[in-house]
Amino acid sequence: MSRFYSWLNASQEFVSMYKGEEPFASFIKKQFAKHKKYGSTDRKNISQLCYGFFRLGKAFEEQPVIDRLLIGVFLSSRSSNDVLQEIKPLWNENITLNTHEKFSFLQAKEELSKVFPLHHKLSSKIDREVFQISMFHQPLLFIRVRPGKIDVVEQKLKAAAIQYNRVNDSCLAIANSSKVDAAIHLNRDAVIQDLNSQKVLDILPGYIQSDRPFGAWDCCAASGGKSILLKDMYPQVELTVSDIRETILRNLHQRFSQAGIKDYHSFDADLTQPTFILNKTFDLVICDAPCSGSGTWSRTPEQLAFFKEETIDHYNKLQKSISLNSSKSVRKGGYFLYITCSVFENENEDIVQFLQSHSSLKLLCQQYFIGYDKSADTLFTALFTL
Ligand SMILES: C[S@@+](CC[C@H](N)C(=O)[O-])C[C@H]1O[C@@H](n2cnc3c(N)ncnc32)[C@H](O)[C@@H]1O
Repeated sequence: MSRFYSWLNASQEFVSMYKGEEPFASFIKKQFAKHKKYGSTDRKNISQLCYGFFRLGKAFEEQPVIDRLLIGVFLSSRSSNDVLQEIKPLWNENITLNTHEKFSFLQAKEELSKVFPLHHKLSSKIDREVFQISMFHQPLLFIRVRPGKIDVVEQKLKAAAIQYNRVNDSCLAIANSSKVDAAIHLNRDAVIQDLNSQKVLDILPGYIQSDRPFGAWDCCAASGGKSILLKDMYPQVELTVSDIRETILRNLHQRFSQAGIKDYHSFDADLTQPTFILNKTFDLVICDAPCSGSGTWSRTPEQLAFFKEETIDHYNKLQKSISLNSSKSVRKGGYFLYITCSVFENENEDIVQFLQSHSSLKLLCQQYFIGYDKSADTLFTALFTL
C-alpha cells in the first residue's frame, strides 16, 4: 500500500475511534506513542488529515469518512498537499482558491452553513459567514513580550531562525509549529497569550490610575495569564488569585515564579457555593469565567462535531453563579471585569443583563474582541462599576 493510503487509513481509524472525551491533540499524541511505526512525516500528514476532517464540522456528514478526510484537507490547505496530489490531483491544482471558491468547485455551496452547527446561538455582533470560514484555518501562535524585553526576545528569535511578525510594541505572531519555548525564557521574557487575550485589560487605564496602589482579585485565575498581564500593566497591584482547586493553581505558582511575581495571595474556592463568602473587598475583580471556549474553536475544531448545545445552558448557570458571587467582593466605587472566550449570546450579553438585574453593578461598557479575521481568538468583556 502506498504511504498516502496508509496515512488515509490511519486517519480514518483515529477520527472514528475518537469520541470527544479529551482534546484531540492529546488523543492523537497517545495514538502516535502507541504506534511507534509512524515517523515525523507520517505524523504530520495524519494530523493534517484528521484536523481537516474536524474542520468540516457538520458539513458533508453523509459522505464516507475517507471522502471527508480528502474534502477536509482540500478546504483547509493553502498550498500543495502530497495526499491530494496523489489521489485528487485536480483538487490539488485548485488548492489556492479561497474557501468560498472551493465550496463552489466541489459543487457543495449549501454545505458551508453546516460547518458551525450552532449559528443560532451566536451573538448578533459575530459575522456568521466570516466566523464559519475561519474554522478552516488554524490561528497563529501569539506571544506577549513582557515590559523591557522586546530587544532580547527579538534577538533570541532571530538567533533561533524563528520567523515572526511584530503585531504591535509587545505582541509577536509566530507560525504554530515554531519551537518558541526552546528559543526564549517563557514567562520571564514573554508569555504565550492569544492576541485578544492580551487586549482584554486595555480598558482599565481609563478607570484605574497607573500610580496608585490598588487591590485586585483574579477569581478564576487558572495558570494566571490575565494576572501576569495585570501585574505588567500595574506593578503596584496587590494581587489575590483563586481557582476551584489548588492543583489548578500549581501551574500558576510555577509561572509566577518564572515571571518574578512573588508578592501575592492565593486560595482555592468553588465560587458556585451559596455559602461562599470572602470577607474582603477589592478595587478590581476579574472574572475570566469558565465557558464553552467557542471563540477559540478554530484551534480545537473537534468541538464543532462534539460540543453539545445543552452545554451552553450548563455554562450559563455556572457563569451566573460565579459572577454574582465574586461581584460581591467589589469595593464601593470599584470595578468588575467579566471575560469569556465565547461567541454565544447566552454566555455574554445574557450574563451582562443578569448581573444588571441581580446586583447593584452598573455597566460601563461591553465589547467583543474579534479574532476570526486576524487568525486569533475571539473574546468578550464587560466592565461594571459599583
Ligand atoms: C477561562 S479559565 C481562566 C483562564 C485564566 N484567567 C487565564 O487567563 O489563564 C476559567 C477558570 O475557571 C475555573 N473555574 C471553573 N469552575 C469554577 C468554580 N466553580 N469556582 C471557581 N473557579 C472555577 C476553572 O478551573 C478555570 O481555571
